[in-house]
Amino acid sequence: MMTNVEHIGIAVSDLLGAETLYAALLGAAPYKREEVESEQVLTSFFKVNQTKIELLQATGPDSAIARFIAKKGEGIHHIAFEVDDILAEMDRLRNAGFTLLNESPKRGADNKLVCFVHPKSAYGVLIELCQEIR
Ligand SMILES: CC[C@@H](C(=O)O)C(=O)SCCNC(=O)CCNC(=O)[C@H](O)C(C)(C)COP(=O)(O)OP(=O)(O)OC[C@H]1O[C@@H](n2cnc3c(N)ncnc32)[C@H](O)[C@@H]1OP(=O)(O)O
Ligand SMILES: [Co+2]
Repeated sequence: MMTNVEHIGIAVSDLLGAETLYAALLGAAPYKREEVESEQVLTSFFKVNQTKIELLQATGPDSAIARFIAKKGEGIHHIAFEVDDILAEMDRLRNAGFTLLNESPKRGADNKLVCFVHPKSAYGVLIELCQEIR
């Protein structure tokens, strides 16, 4: 079951500049900065009640964020839904005809297991499922 919008991922070229702007917008500092080497990204997280804003800057040219910015420019990159059982949700979505980008969950940022759904199977929106690692 999906329980809430866990975060909105925003692709940026200049993480420090984006952090300053989002801190001014939200009236709060980021609570965490984390590099995820497997995704070639540097992230910065803000809390807005139960939902987070995840700023993402590429750390390498093969990063999905670098490719996205090269094609579409900076902006909203994905919507992440919190799930209580990621394996069950992956099965449910596969059976419903969605194209999953991961065979099995992988380690994401902020202590989460994640899996992505291809934007071509979700009206042009990249969807992330994430489950807290307990
Ligand atoms: C920090 C860890 C984690 C977390 O814990 O929160 C993250 O959020 S990591 C975020 C970065 N990682 C990912 O995005 C992994 C999943 N993404 C992918 O596997 C790929 O990016 C992709 C979605 C499969 C696309 O890759 P690829 O096919 O190599 O790139 P193209 O540039 O050729 O794109 C093909 C096609 O898809 C469109 N596209 C790409 N990204 C997005 C997007 N985010 N939203 C909407 N559409 C997207 C792209 O424009 C191309 O469309 P066409 O040009 O019409 O063919
Ligand atoms: Co994300």
